[in-house]
Amino acid sequence: MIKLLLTDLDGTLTIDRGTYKLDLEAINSLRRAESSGVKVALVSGNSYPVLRGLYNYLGLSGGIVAENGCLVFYSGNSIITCDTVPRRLIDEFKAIFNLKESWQNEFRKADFGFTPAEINNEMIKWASERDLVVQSSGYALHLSGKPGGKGVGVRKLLELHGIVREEVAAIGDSKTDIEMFEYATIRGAVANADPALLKVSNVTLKLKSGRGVTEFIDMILR
Ligand SMILES: O=C(O)COP(=O)(O)O
Ligand SMILES: [Mg+2]
Repeated sequence: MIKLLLTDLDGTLTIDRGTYKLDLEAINSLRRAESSGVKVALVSGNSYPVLRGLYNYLGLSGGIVAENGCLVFYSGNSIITCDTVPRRLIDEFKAIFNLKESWQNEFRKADFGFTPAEINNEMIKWASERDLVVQSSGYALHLSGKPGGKGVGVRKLLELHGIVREEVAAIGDSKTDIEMFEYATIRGAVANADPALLKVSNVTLKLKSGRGVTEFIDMILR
């Protein structure tokens, strides 16, 4: 029986990929899941303050995995799950690859965002030579300390809940959600998701982004 729904934010709870506008029907569906006893957790590359505000006002109770897996919040406690990145390496990464820092970086502890979001082998090589991890969600580049990635945060969140992957469902839209899917038994990629995520989903959704969330929750609550 599903006790926890893990949902990504950008491109999943929004009306489409590439817009910040939330799909209000999807928000209602999250509320329906919570009132049916399925706790909802936000799992996103966004910073903790952004996600905590949304979490509180949406009335969710399943916890938060912020900073692309590097910060976990659940029942009053927050845990950093990745090594941090020294400011001099953040500046070096930005300068060498001619990137713009996310405005959220001042609120981040271990994972830092940059645009444009395109990732290349030079970046991956540069990061690994410095014991760092770089990933792209398609919306932003994420530079973090080891281990990095949504998987480490989701694993910690399930531990805090005391549940196993058979009790977990997950929905997302990007490559960075692949690691989240490893900890869920029902895995829905929204119809407009990155092909790499569609490949590892086990539920085919017909609808895109937020409409796909409603389709997924209707299925889980049936
Ligand atoms: O912050 C990002 O890179 C995208 O955020 P997401 O993980 O909610 O899609
Ligand atoms: Mg996303």
